[in-house]
Amino acid sequence: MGFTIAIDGPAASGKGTISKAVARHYDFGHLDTGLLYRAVGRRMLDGQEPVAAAKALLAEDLAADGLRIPEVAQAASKVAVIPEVRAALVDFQRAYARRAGGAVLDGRDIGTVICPDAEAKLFITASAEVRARRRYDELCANGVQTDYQTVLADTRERDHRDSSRADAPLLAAGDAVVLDTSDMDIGAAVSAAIAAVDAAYARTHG
Ligand SMILES: Nc1ncnc2c1ncn2[C@@H]1O[C@H](COP(=O)(O)OP(=O)(O)OP(=O)(O)O)[C@@H](O)[C@H]1O
Ligand SMILES: Nc1ccn([C@@H]2O[C@H](COP(=O)(O)O)[C@@H](O)[C@H]2O)c(=O)n1
Repeated sequence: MGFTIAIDGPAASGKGTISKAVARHYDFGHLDTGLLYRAVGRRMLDGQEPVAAAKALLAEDLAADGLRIPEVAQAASKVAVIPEVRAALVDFQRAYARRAGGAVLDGRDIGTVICPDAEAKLFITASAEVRARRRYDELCANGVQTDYQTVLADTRERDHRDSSRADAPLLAAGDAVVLDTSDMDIGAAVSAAIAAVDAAYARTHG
């Protein structure tokens, strides 16, 4: 039987970093569901209609180059507001969650909408300033020309759009463990996440 770990949180909270480490720890598969929306956002920037792009999305599109740039992140959060885009992406995510051997999915609505019955749920957060600083450092390390205030404004804009949309807004599930990593380094955040999953496993498997 599979075991599903749902990890949600706002932009640059560290949920992707934590999800990869947690999946490695348990030898589970990992799906970064933000890539689905980024791939659709990329296609919208290239002139395609977002609902048609979402319906035509293939697994290999998630490996496309250029999905991590700020323009695509903003486009992703714009297409993510459209209910028909979200609906077109549900089956792929749920099928992945049910894969044999266990799965970690990270996103915005995994614990609330995609996998409400996930055995373990985490909500990773940090202050907008800390998240923007981490993302700014990451972009600089990758050679992207930007400044901290622009990254902070982008982070807040995406937070607002993701939290205020009517369909599947960014929200901690009522039964999620909330981890505020503002004052944690990556090692401490990953350890806290694994401890929370171990506790959930002990609860569900006696
Ligand atoms: N606890 C932490 N301390 C310091 N840096 C961190 C921490 N967690 C993550 N980071 C760094 O912050 C940046 C953003 O992390 P990550 O990509 O995991 O966030 P995310 O929530 O998946 O972002 P997005 O939603 O935009 O995809 C990365 O450069 C990562 O190395
Ligand atoms: N389950 C999800 C995952 C992502 N989104 C939207 O996509 C944008 C990009 O996601 P990242 O995790 O790569 O930052 C994000 O801002 C959301 O608008 C979503 O709606 N649901």
